[in-house]
Amino acid sequence: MPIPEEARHLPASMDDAMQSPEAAKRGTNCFGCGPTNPQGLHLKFVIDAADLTATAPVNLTRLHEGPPGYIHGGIIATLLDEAMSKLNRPLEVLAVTRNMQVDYLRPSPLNQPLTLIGRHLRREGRKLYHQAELTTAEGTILAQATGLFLVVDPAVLKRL
Ligand SMILES: CCCCCCCCCC(=O)SCCNC(=O)CCNC(=O)[C@H](O)C(C)(C)COP(=O)(O)OP(=O)(O)OC[C@H]1O[C@@H](n2cnc3c(N)ncnc32)[C@H](O)[C@@H]1OP(=O)(O)O
Repeated sequence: MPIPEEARHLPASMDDAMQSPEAAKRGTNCFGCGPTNPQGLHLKFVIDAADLTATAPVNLTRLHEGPPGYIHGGIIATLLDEAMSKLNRPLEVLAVTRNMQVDYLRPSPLNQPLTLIGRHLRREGRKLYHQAELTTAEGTILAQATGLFLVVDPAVLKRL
């Protein structure tokens, strides 16, 4: 399966490196956004390259339950991490999470349409500072994170 746009974490300049069948197979297996991962979250992001945001609808079920009726906190962290990682592509970099801090403001309900958004804040050399939020459909913030992502040499992909 070719890698769909919503499952790409790499800058467009690296698309050629993902052409082989093996690379495409691995590129569709991400737990957050990979369409072929049977246990994945199958998030589908829309990237705004002008505003440097990545937005996805979220509606999870009891498979991802923590407190009864609510999303598990580790899954919430995954959602926020994934939203920030999606900024690689509009920023034209290969970067990975080095550090993130999560604030769980309110319980995040299962079986309700929620919105996940990642935003780029600033760049200092290799350091990318991002932010992400999980909100209700009405815009109430349920959880938020700030993240430090570090730009890595594209050669690391060969070692993965
Ligand atoms: C392959 C792409 C696909 C992307 C998929 C995305 C999936 C979703 C996103 C993820 O979850 S990625 C997976 C989780 N992340 C990792 O597994 C990363 C594991 N960590 C590493 O591989 C290395 O730590 C890393 C490549 C990130 C950095 O190692 P380096 O040796 O290149 O950097 P170094 O430790 O020297 O730090 C670089 C700079 O950052 C600074 N720094 C590091 N940690 C910091 C911190 N916590 N706060 C502030 N600054 C920090 C550090 O001081 C230094 O500053 P200076 O350059 O100014 O000296």
